[in-house]
Amino acid sequence: MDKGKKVETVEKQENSLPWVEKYRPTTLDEVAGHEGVITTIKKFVEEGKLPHLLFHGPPGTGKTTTIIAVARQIYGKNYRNMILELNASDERGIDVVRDQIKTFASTRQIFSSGFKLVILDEADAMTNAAQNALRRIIEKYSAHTRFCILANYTHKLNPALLSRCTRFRFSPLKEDAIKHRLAHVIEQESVDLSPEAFQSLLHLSSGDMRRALNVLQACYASVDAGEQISEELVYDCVGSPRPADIRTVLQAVLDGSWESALHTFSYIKQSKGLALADMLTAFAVEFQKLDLQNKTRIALLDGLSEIEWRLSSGGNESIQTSATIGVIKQSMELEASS
Ligand SMILES: Nc1ncnc2c1ncn2[C@@H]1O[C@H](COP(=O)(O)OP(=O)(O)OP(=O)(O)O)[C@@H](O)[C@H]1O
Repeated sequence: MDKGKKVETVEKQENSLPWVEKYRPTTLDEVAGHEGVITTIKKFVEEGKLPHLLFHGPPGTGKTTTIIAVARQIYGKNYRNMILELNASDERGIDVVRDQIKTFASTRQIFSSGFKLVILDEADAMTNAAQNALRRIIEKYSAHTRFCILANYTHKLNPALLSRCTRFRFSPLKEDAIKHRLAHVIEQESVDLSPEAFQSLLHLSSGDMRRALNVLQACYASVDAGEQISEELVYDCVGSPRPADIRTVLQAVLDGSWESALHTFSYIKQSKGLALADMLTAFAVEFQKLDLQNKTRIALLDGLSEIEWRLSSGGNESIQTSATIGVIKQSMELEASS
């Protein structure tokens, strides 16, 4: 293949990549946020003293990205040969995981005398017995292998396994960190996004960079060339109720009769295709902004949580919609009574 054609093919492949992959940082310096964590990990890498690692925290915060960046820094462009990525919750069981690690750890590398890296994703989904087996595997292969365990929740991990790793928490990313990275992607992809849409995207991502990038790409795909992405479109892509709609429903519940409140509530819910569970979360956010007495807040949150629980246990949507009106009206009566 001539050089021109090769470049063209690579460009085409890059263009068809999801943005989360296209813009996945390749170096530790590019990882947004987590400054303290990254500084410590850099030190380990520079000193050549990488311990077994445990990265934990919510999805889309950079756990996988960071360990792959570490591998790139240690092993260079052939890093793929030196790492083994496994899903620890592999349904075929710990024996399959053990066999893969055994084969990987026992094949010597011609070009490198250092350790190899095993990345175990979703370790928190493993059974206790599998975690115990993993603990023994880590011990057995420690001489030439380092393990990096990735998990969302540490409370599901066995203490004996935890104690063998140096732990790093990947917290939800701060809005500033996401803002910076998104601005870079927006510029690279020439996305036209209104300032309100940008602000809503930051807010709705809740610290999850994967979510932010996926929503941005979905919005970009759904507008015509030259059209600006609006705040409404961002809310639609996320499937979250828009603050204006939530305020309309609240106003109707607070001001109107039961019938008119139910009518407005049901109309907005159906016409915008909203789930009651998402509306409950949005109500709670709106109420947070109001100056209410503590007892009113407690009554509201108690009532909304109860409805949320009923919904998740299979409660009927329309009965729970009316119940929501009841909770809000009753709480406001409580507020007015003193
Ligand atoms: N801190 C970050 N800096 C820059 N990009 C990030 C960061 N965190 C996540 N991303 C982006 O989001 C994508 C997903 O991140 P990653 O796979 O590292 O998440 P994770 O924390 O391992 O999530 P999960 O727990 O779901 O496996 C990456 O490809 C990258 O584009």
